[in-house]
Amino acid sequence: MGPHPAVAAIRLVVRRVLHDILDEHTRNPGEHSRSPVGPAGPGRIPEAPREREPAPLVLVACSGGADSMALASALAFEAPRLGVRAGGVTVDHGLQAGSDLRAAEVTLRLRGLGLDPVESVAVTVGRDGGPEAAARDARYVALDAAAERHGAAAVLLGHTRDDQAETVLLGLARGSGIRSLSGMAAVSGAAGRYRRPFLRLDRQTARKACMVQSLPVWDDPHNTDPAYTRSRLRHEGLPALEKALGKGVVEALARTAQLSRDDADALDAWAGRAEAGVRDADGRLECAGLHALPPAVRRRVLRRAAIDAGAPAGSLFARHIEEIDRLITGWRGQGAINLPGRVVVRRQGGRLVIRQG
Ligand SMILES: Nc1ncnc2c1ncn2[C@@H]1O[C@H](COP(=O)(O)OP(=O)(O)OP(=O)(O)O)[C@@H](O)[C@H]1O
Repeated sequence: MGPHPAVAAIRLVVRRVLHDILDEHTRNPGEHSRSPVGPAGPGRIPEAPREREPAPLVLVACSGGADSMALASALAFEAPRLGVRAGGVTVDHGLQAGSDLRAAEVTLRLRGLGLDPVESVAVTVGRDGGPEAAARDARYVALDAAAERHGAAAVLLGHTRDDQAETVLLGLARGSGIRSLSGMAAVSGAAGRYRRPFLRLDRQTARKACMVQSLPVWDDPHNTDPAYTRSRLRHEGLPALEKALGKGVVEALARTAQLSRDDADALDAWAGRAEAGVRDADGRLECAGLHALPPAVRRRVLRRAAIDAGAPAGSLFARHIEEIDRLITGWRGQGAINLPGRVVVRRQGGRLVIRQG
């Protein structure tokens, strides 16, 4: 008898991602399989010949919740069959009493699945951008460092189709364009480090896979705490939408993410080409050329130029770009515009001067 359909489904998507990672590893053997970070210098051992390349290591980022436990179990099952090493990392955000004990328990469970290396990393969560964003930032810094330390080819994350739908709705509510509607990418991070094999899988399948394999899971109290936006969306917003619009709404939102991502990528590429055409010899942007561009392309050119000048991407909002845009489309001799990161934009002689100052 084969595995339960939920278990078969999670293994299949993980197998596919591992195949991708292996393919990339074979094509660029040095890139992902460097040895764990150690002392560099003259005594450094030269790169091993291709046939002695160690098997790539794939880590799972595991909170102990159902999604990432299901992911860990599928990784532990599939990796040895494909000649991949599999390990796990859990991050202790230190936000609840006893979080260190929970992290220790997660590491035991991961080891119990046969993963090695397994590590628990404690982080200090700052305050920037609200508690959810601060915890996420700290987590990714820790995961990046763990991946470097272990020389991992990839880190798997357990985001599901339901998480994707929530992300799209959050982007829609911010009103900031199709890039934020495109949700989370299946592959992201430096050199495509982060992989999200469950993005097309529903949360129920992950839960079911844990249940039938008798995997104990930890339910993060934050996930049900109405103080958190995502939790309200998960428990009130999406069910209300499903009631009003029908059961397919989660799938439709996830599809919106994929379509938006393709559109946003195409517009970004267009903006890259357009930018070269509107820069003068001194690198300033010509207003007439900008005016002739479609607004979606022009706004992207302006955003890139502001970021290139030193404005932090995370603090640059649609209203900032609209204000710069008015120097082009609504020019009445207005003064300079101040952007985050002490970047100043002014129009001079039919050109935009964007600089830090
Ligand atoms: N404390 C943590 N340590 C390691 N990885 C984490 C941690 N928290 C989240 N992750 C990773 O990020 C993914 C998304 O987490 P998030 O909390 O947004 O969603 P979730 O649906 O609650 O996931 P899960 O059921 O796995 O906790 C997780 O599946 C996991 O891969």
